[in-house]
Amino acid sequence: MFQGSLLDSTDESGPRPLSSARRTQLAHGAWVDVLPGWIPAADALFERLLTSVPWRAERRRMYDRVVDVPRLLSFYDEAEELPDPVLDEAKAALDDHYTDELGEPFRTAGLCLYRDGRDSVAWHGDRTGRGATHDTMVAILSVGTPRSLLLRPRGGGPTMRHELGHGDLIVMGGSCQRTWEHAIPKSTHAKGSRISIQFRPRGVR
Ligand SMILES: O=C(O)CCC(=O)C(=O)O
Ligand SMILES: [Fe+2]
Repeated sequence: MFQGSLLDSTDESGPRPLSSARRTQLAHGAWVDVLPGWIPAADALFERLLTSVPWRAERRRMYDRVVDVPRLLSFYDEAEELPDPVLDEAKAALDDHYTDELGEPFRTAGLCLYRDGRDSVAWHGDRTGRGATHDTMVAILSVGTPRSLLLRPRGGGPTMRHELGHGDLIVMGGSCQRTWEHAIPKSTHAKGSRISIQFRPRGVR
């Protein structure tokens, strides 16, 4: 179980302005925006999501076997109500800041629960739908125990690492889903759980 952090803000005034996000241009037309501590009271949000979201285990075919997906999932399609008002605020703030550049609003929210350091996601790009052929954005809010998000160019090259937790935001943009891959590797250090909320435009998965 995740231990609440004393550093957590008690300020309920909503997400910090996205104008303070820091953009890093990557090779091949990709970029990432990072804003640590974007959401105040992130530990409280973590606790609410942990109990209110209908977390599901999934199994997927891997070659000739069916294996457990090493994390729990819950997907909110565009017509579905998000599980917490703070996520509505977060989505509204993202739309405010990014719609001009993205050309459309964020529509869906995918939630992942990494129960402990043994849960993970393997190298991939979010390449279902438009992400395979066009520039797009995937905005990820992280709460709970920090975990590393790794990014590497699809064609090979050095891996970048971002530690994400406690209300941090990372936005992958430009060609990132088709020219780069990302992963959350297993961790022997992470003792608690992490929840990530991925906001995506329509058709991107
Ligand atoms: O948990 C994360 O931050 C990443 C999850 C992810 O890459 C995905 O669900 O496509
Ligand atoms: Fe992904």
